[in-house]
Amino acid sequence: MLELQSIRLTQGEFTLSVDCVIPLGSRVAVIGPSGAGKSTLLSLIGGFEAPDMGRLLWNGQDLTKALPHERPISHLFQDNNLFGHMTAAENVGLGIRPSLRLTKTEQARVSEALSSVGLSGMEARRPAELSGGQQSRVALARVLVQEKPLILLDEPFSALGPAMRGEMIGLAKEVSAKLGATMLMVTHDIADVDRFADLVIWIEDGRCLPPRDWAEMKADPPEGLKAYIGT
Ligand SMILES: Nc1ncnc2c1ncn2[C@@H]1O[C@H](COP(=O)(O)OP(=O)(O)OP(=O)(O)O)[C@@H](O)[C@H]1O
Repeated sequence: MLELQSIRLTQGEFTLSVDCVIPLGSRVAVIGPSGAGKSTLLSLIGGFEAPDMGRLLWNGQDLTKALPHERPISHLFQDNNLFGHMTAAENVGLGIRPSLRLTKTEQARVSEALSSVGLSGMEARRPAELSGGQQSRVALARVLVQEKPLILLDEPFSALGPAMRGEMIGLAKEVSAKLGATMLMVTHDIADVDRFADLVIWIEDGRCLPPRDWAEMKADPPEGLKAYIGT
């Protein structure tokens, strides 16, 4: 499990406060108004921001001071972080070995990952030769080969149309199930939450409520959530 113990992080006028436990293997949507602190929360878990106080534990191991690359974490952002001069297969291969000197078995893992996201036959294409949805698939295939137990998604599919978003969230769920990974996804879209989440973290003005079952939260929403979803 991921434990965020009495964490405070101040940036200028803004303070993020978190005290919560995220169970292993759960899919957690992180929602809240613009500027509430959702991306800051993911940056903190990823190790790109350090808390002023508190501890971050993964299965009991203290990661508070670990560097981003030392954490058992994969990331997926809206811009997909693909390298334009590399093929789809190379972009995925980077997730296994940054030198790209892959063994035959590792090359097979790359092909298998691309095939499992529906990109068989597109291994040699560069990002500019792929649609937005296909680029998201490449990024998801890279998350798959990284085989990390914790995956952070920050509005990963927000540039896509509703049908494609639904499809990509289905694929992200498949990836989490294959890896048995815990996934946290920031989104502004309640339809995404319905499709994706077991649990939901509501953040408002930097205050992060502990994760709650989504059906329960919808039945008894915090005041700010009522206003947010317009009920
Ligand atoms: N480096 C920084 N220095 C000072 N304040 C910052 C810094 N980065 C972010 N902030 C502030 O922290 C708050 C939280 O920002 P954050 O990006 O986490 O919000 P968010 O909930 O992800 O918003 P959005 O939904 O608009 O992406 C905002 O008020 C923002 O202005």
